[in-house]
Amino acid sequence: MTTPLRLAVIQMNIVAGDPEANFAKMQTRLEEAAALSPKPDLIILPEMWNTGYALTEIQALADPDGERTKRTISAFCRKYAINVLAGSIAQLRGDTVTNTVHVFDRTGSEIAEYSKIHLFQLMNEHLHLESGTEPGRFDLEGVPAGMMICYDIRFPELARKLALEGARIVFVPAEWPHPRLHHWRTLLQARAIENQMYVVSCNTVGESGGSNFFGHSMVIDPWGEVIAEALEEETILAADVDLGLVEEVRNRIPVFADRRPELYS
Ligand SMILES: O=C(O)CCC(=O)C(=O)O
Repeated sequence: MTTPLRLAVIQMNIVAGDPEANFAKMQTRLEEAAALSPKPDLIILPEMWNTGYALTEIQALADPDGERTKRTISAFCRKYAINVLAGSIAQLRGDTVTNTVHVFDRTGSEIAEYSKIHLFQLMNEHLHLESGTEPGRFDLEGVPAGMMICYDIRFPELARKLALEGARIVFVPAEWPHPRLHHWRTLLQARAIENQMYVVSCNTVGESGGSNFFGHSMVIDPWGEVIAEALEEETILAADVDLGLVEEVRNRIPVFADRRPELYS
């Protein structure tokens, strides 16, 4: 067994349209996570935690160039020597807004950024946000990792691309509402099983902007077992992941060696 990584998933309610309230809560939750024993190696935040789905006002609410987020999270990482995958934020870039994850290492340096590729038309994201153009990858203390945001998990091609490029663990910040809990659980487990990798999701919970979010943040191992799952309330979900299990599962059923990509397109 390799040294496990301790994760802390912050499942929180988001006040749509109120970045001040959300920054305050996020900082309290980060402090609570840092005080856990054992201390987490990585903390994960949910999707659009700064603004929620206040899409009609998003230009005014979004964080210009992500500066406030970067300053705040980077200082936290430095203070506690913890990595943070800062969920996603609404980020103002010139006159467009993206739904963007920033990842910081234990020294507070930003090591990766990913903007949601698949915008969710059912919640009008495509009318207010600009989609990303690059898959999200980073190196988590020597472990190749990937990111997808919420609706992205409906696109198995993206998860497979991340896995083929080496990802052993994929993080999924989300704001996934009722009534599609069975889609959420099934899709997350499927992405883990078919790619034989860890999938770690961080969902919002409670009412926000007229939608009801069910939480159920999950940590799923490469065999598809749910090793931790939150209920429908605010919480910090802690779990240890043993990345060595990825190799073990991939050796047990050699899915990657058995692929026939020449027949798929
Ligand atoms: O795909 C779904 O059912 C939910 C997706 C979603 O809420 C989002 O991407 O924000």
